Amino acid sequence: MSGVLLEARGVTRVLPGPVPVTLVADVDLRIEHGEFVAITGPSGSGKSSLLYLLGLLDVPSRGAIYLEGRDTSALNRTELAALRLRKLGFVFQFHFLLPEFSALENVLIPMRKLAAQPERDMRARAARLLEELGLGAELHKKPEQLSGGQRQRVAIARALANDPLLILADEPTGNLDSKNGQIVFDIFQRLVRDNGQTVITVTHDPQLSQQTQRQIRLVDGRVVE
Ligand SMILES: Nc1ncnc2c1ncn2[C@@H]1O[C@H](COP(=O)(O)OP(=O)(O)OP(=O)(O)O)[C@@H](O)[C@H]1O
Repeated sequence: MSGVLLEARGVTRVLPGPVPVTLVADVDLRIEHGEFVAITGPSGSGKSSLLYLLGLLDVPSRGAIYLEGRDTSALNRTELAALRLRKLGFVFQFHFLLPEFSALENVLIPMRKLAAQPERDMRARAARLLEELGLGAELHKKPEQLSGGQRQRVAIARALANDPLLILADEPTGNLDSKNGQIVFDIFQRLVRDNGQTVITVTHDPQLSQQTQRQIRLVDGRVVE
């Protein structure tokens, strides 16, 4: 598939208050289907804020985000949540796995929320996703029994649970050593190349960002290149 998947038009996010704080200012950008894009920039430049806006986790103060050509500013919170569940997958710096559940059960959570297929099929898909990420022997282990790199791969499998069009990652390698960080980026490369999925990742690691197809650089909440 080609064409524009996600578009930001004049997106600005201001935190209101006695002294308003501008997190993101006048951002225009287009992400095509099948792109692997890095958002880079110095600490505090608004990378995470922009990712949250693009991922429909936050709402612009001005401007709009279009997903598959549809203006998302018309949607209410419930509609946005439903859209995220079906179309988007998130990976954060911290894995946010539920500690009392196994790897398999963690991956099942978003599938059960969507409830689009029978339980047996969901379990088979969850197991396959984990196996594809090299976690075939870890299906029934709890997060505390896994290494940091394994936990992050479970978090990626969970992000892929509902076969999202777009994966948004916020410093996904921030808690990993360079070897495991590279493994995460290799997985993203594979999702783009083999599945035609689209990945947007925040990273401040130039070694990793240069492996993407395009870098969007932010300074003070503005795109500078
Ligand atoms: N809720 C908030 N209240 C006040 N300031 C905030 C809030 N959220 C973010 N900021 C500020 O807005 C700016 C942008 O934050 P953001 O986390 O998006 O930057 P970043 O580029 O992701 O930074 P880092 O690389 O350090 O994670 C920073 O200066 C941050 O301190």
